[in-house]
Amino acid sequence: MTSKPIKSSNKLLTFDANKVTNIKLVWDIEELRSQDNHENSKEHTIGDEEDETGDENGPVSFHPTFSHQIFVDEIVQGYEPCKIDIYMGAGSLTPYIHTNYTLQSKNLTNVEGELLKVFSKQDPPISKQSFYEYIEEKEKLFKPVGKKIHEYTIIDKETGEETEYEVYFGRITDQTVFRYHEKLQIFVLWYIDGSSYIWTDDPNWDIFFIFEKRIIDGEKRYGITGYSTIYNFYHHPEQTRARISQYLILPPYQRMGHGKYLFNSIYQYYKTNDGFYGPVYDVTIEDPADEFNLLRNYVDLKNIIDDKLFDNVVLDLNANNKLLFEEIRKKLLIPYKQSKICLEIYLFSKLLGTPLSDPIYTEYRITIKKRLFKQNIGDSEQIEKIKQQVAEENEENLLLEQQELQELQDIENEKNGTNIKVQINKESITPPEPEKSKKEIEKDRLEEILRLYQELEYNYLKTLSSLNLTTK
Ligand SMILES: CC(=O)SCCNC(=O)CCNC(=O)[C@H](O)C(C)(C)COP(=O)(O)OP(=O)(O)OC[C@H]1O[C@@H](n2cnc3c(N)ncnc32)[C@H](O)[C@@H]1OP(=O)(O)O
Repeated sequence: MTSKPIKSSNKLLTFDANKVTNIKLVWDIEELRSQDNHENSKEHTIGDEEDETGDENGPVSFHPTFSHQIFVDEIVQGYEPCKIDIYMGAGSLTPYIHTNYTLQSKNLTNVEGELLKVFSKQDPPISKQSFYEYIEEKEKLFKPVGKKIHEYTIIDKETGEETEYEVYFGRITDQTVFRYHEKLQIFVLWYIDGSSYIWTDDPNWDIFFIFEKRIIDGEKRYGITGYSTIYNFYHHPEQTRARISQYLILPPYQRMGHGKYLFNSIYQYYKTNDGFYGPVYDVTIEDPADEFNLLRNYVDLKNIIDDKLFDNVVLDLNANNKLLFEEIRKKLLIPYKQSKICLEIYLFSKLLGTPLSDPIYTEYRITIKKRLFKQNIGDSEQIEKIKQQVAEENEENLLLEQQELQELQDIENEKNGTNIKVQINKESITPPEPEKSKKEIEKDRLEEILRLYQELEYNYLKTLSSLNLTTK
């Protein structure tokens, strides 16, 4: 597919790497043939517009969200047309890079070269000819890695069509899991901001995979839908703390419930199986993205409600719920802090429609704002302190510089009988920001807390709406 450049200068163009990259998951050779026929027929159409829809019988195609770990500033530089199609076997993940950007040149991005750096070294991309020749066989032979732990069916709301999925668990020490993960992990660069490849020499990694199951020519085939990597930490005395590190549902499968199924499969697995250091104490998350928090809140609150664990809770966030949170952790592996968030959301459902002046609602807002203040303003105080320090250092450096220059000038003055005073150009160094008054700082802080609180209520409402808890 060609693409429109986002900026042009001296004929050399810059393209948005996310927009020009098309990732295509191929289930069988027929999809490729269908796509090629479609492309050929387009070439014969006179004056045709760019076909945005593509061929519905061709492989499913989607764009990355992030490319900065592959292309500097998410930009590809070169000339029209810019083609970057990354084909992968839907199950085997056998890759083939289809691009016309392969040159080593100062001005042009060597797309192929940059992509090769992040693809698996053990199973690197193959040529177009090999891909067309072998992909059918590779997909036919591919079997999910690890051990099957769960299966479920999703029904398309519009068509009523049922699709089956299977969840697999594997340890990184299993060589088939290790090798499969090595091919798969390129997706975290494309979809999880700031992610990096995991250190797979470490035996503490577990991986959960979801595969879609299809029957093609009377035989089962599998395609990757999503996956999660989990690190096993030690927890005193002989327990494991399982921490979700990377969590990804591929774009064509998002918002269909797979994130929920994967999460519950992880919980279920660790409830009934030991981790690396013994029974699992709880499941925590490493640096969760906002969307992931929404998924987590949804899953955790649903599980708590389904187990009726909030049935007798009092409408007060300051009540002592230690025993309840301990029970939730033991039954559902949800850590204390997360149970508190779930309680906030649950209590919010009881306060919907309550006037702002209601004392219970007022107390609720104050308690949460205090929490937000502690979590966020503490940090900004640190920033203010650091800023102050830098300003003081700048001031000190300025004085030192002035002294040194004056000493030199004094020698000159003595020689020439002059009396010149050194004047430092203060603008050459960054002047410290004018100090804010106490009142202004207070105002900024309150505004920030208000913004955070509004965002929180908005997100809580989204979760309650997904759980059908917006009507009392
Ligand atoms: C630890 C980490 O790795 S953080 C990084 C997490 N990964 C990413 O951000 C990569 C890209 N995104 C994804 O992989 C997925 O979209 C995920 C993991 C965030 C969510 O998975 P999905 O399969 O899309 O979620 P699923 O369909 O199961 O959603 C269940 C509920 O969670 C909530 N939810 C999930 N995603 C979202 C979202 N983007 N916005 C709002 N609510 C959401 C909703 O309540 C949803 O119910 P609803 O669809 O009935 O309203």
